[in-house]
Amino acid sequence: MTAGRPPLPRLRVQGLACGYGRGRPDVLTGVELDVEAGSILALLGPNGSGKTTLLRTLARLLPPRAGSITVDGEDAWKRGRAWSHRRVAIALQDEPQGSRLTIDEVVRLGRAAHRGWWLPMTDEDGAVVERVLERTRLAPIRDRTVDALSAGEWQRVVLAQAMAQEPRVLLLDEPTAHLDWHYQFEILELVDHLARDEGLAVVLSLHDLNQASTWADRIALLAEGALLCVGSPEEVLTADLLARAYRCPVLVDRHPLTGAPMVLPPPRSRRGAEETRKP
Ligand SMILES: Nc1ncnc2c1ncn2[C@@H]1O[C@H](COP(=O)(O)OP(=O)(O)OP(=O)(O)O)[C@@H](O)[C@H]1O
Repeated sequence: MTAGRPPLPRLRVQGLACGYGRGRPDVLTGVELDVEAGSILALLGPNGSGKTTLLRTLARLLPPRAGSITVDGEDAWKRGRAWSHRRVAIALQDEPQGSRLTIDEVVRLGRAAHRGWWLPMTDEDGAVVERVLERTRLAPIRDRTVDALSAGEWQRVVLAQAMAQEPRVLLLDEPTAHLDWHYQFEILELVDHLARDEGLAVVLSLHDLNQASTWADRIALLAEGALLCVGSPEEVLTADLLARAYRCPVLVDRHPLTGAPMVLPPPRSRRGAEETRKP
């Protein structure tokens, strides 16, 4: 009988260890995470704490050293790569590195997850690509080659390609890096819509603690080779936990309209202020 049993989370990570190369220490161990359909989990942590490594492992780009990753209850590493690509999409920070492909072509590559590399695009594939280009505001510049884009434009292209995969789990590595204030808001609003209205489970790494507070349902704080804490923004964004993870003092206040935690830098030290004033 399954009656009364809670539904499986869309993404479940149990006892995961990840890292690079034989003989090298694990980057992360003992990672336990559940991400529900329709929700956003933010990964926070200092430089080098393993956010990208975890995202790569979840996307099946890096084999786990221990533990399991399941999508809707099925082990992503026991199923084939194609099975995984139809369910899990990742938008990484990697540069286009001189590619002469156009934006349109790069976004179309996202459809290969569904039809294979060798089959022509169907009308349905074309319709998905059109929709994604419109939603990421890339349609007017779709014929530009990706080697001549600003960092912010490229950021939107990698998100568009991941959206074209029509995944159930969307993994985003620092999706707001390089974006101006307007596009940061626009991208996070779009990601929010993909989670709330289309039921995707979203995992995204961020450096902006206040963006995590505003947009994430849950936050996983990484430090010292493990998850320091996983919970709601209120549970994770505390002065003690943040000071321990980032090894510097922070102030935590409340957003005047929403009451969500807002993280502020502490006042400049007197010595620092005096040095700044020196001629
Ligand atoms: N390809 C690689 N080969 C070997 N080690 C790597 C590789 N990529 C990252 N690392 C190491 O793994 C650790 C975690 O790096 P990772 O990029 O996952 O951290 P991060 O939290 O995403 O950092 P940042 O905030 O700076 O982007 C670091 O010590 C890094 O040097």
